[in-house]
Amino acid sequence: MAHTFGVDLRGIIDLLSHHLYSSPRVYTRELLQNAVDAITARRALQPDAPGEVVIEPIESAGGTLRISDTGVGLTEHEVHDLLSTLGRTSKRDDLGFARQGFLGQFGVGLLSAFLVAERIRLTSRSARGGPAVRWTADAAGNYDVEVDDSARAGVGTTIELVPHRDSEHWLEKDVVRALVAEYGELLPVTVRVDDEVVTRGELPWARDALAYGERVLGVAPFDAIPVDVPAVGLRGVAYVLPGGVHPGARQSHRVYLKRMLVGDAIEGLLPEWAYFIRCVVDSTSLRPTASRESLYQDETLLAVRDELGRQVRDWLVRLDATDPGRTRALLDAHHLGIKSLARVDDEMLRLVERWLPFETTDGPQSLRQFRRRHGTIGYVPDVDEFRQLAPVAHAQGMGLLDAGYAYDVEILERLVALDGPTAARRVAPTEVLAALGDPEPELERDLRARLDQAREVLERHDCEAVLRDFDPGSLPALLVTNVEAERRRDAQQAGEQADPLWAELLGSLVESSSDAAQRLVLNCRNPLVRRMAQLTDPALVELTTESLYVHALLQSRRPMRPKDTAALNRSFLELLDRAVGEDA
Ligand SMILES: Nc1ncnc2c1ncn2[C@@H]1O[C@H](COP(=O)(O)OP(=O)(O)OP(=O)(O)O)[C@@H](O)[C@H]1O
Repeated sequence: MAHTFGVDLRGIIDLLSHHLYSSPRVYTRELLQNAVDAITARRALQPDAPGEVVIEPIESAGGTLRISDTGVGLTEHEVHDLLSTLGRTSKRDDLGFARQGFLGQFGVGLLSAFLVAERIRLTSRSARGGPAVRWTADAAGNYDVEVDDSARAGVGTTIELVPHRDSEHWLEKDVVRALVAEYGELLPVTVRVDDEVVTRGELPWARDALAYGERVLGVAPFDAIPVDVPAVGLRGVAYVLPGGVHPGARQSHRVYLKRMLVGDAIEGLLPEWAYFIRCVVDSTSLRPTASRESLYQDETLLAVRDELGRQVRDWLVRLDATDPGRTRALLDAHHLGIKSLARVDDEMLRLVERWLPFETTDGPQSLRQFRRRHGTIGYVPDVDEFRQLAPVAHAQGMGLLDAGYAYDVEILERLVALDGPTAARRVAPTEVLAALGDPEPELERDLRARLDQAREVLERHDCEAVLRDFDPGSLPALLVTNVEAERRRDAQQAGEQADPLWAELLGSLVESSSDAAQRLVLNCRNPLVRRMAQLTDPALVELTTESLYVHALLQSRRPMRPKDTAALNRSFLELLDRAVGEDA
């Protein structure tokens, strides 16, 4: 024998209030939505019918809230069928698809009134004829239907909420007015709270998009880009934020569906790179989730995201063509998002190439300027390494560009893919070192002898000393990571696990040069280094070597490990001690 499910209404209300809706405040939205939908339905039957919603909040303790509409109303049969069956709705067609033009679709919204009310009373007269009806329901799931033609005269519906004792504040005027304005300000029917009209009739961004943007963002936007996606009836504005937004900040857009607010922190409407854009849009056919507090993530939303991204990008290209000053200002504020886009979008790449300043040995330069000057962009993919090498490279007349920030290398690689291998190339520190001159043989011999005495210090810091002669002479030493040694170490590790033939091959590579992790390149042009060649006291040689190492390490801006800090303290204090001792 077939049975029908029973429903425990209290359980469902608990589910709605704790798991579906984020706050009881949504009851205003759901009731407004039903009233607007009822007016839409009535206008389909009677195009000239009046369309107005009036909300009368609680006036004093023990009072009720009433919301009345001039909508299509309900017959007695509809009251039984639609109001008293969970999930039943008049807003879907026979195949179960949401009907165009209606806000509601799930058949649960009215229950949200139980988030704040212990009893709901509804009186209605249908535009289709028949007597007026009265329906009363409580949160326990009991309801009553009464045909009473004197209950109301005009076509439409009034819903009255009798609040829970602890929910009265949700029904009071100040709260109700604020909520109705927030959700329903843009609705296409007149909505009043008592005598005050809350709706505006026009889209507020249509008249002065920048002023509206400043109001909703709390800061004057850099620009307002009109956006339009006809396939989903979407119109609105994409605001370019003026700066100071973190790329990791959550995107949050203000979204209206059929002019009812879904939320002002809606995510996923734009591609991630557009983190500096905030949209305010209204759409007729994007889908809300059941809570109506976010958008349903589907193919349509993905397509809208791509399209909005495209419209923002086109605006960027136009800006680039018409207003270089503002393009530069924009890049200043949002270079990360634009750089991220430039990796995959050639026009953005050209924009970055033309306008974005990079750190270079010639000062801040755009890729294009730097390329014009040096032919090929020689770049170092690490900020610290760049800062170490830059003064040396500059003194030798060698151009270097700092490509150590997010997306830099990918952008340069993309440039090579488009313009050929001469566009840019990575420069290894050894290449800069190879360009440096050899020291005078006599000086080299003397210094080698001194450095032999300091072998222990160098080993302690996993360091190999290299002697060169270069500008600027004021720089005594340079510390560079021994990239080849790192590679060899990897090869050695691989060799330990590889088959014998392969291990032998790798082994021959490993043996070929020093394995120290770092190179301390001493500048034989520097007076201090030159004087070091003459030292006779081995302890002073050690102290000088360690001090030069620590100084070079500080210059390289690499993080100090505990043993580095210990070396810094030791060398500084010993030098001080010697200096004071000499004077005393
Ligand atoms: N003010 C009203 N005037 C006329 N009919 C109404 C009114 N309020 C509710 N109804 C009827 O009750 C039905 C159920 O309403 P309910 O709010 O629970 O769901 P819904 O609006 O259909 O969908 P959703 O859950 O998405 O809001 C509606 O489909 C509508 O037919």
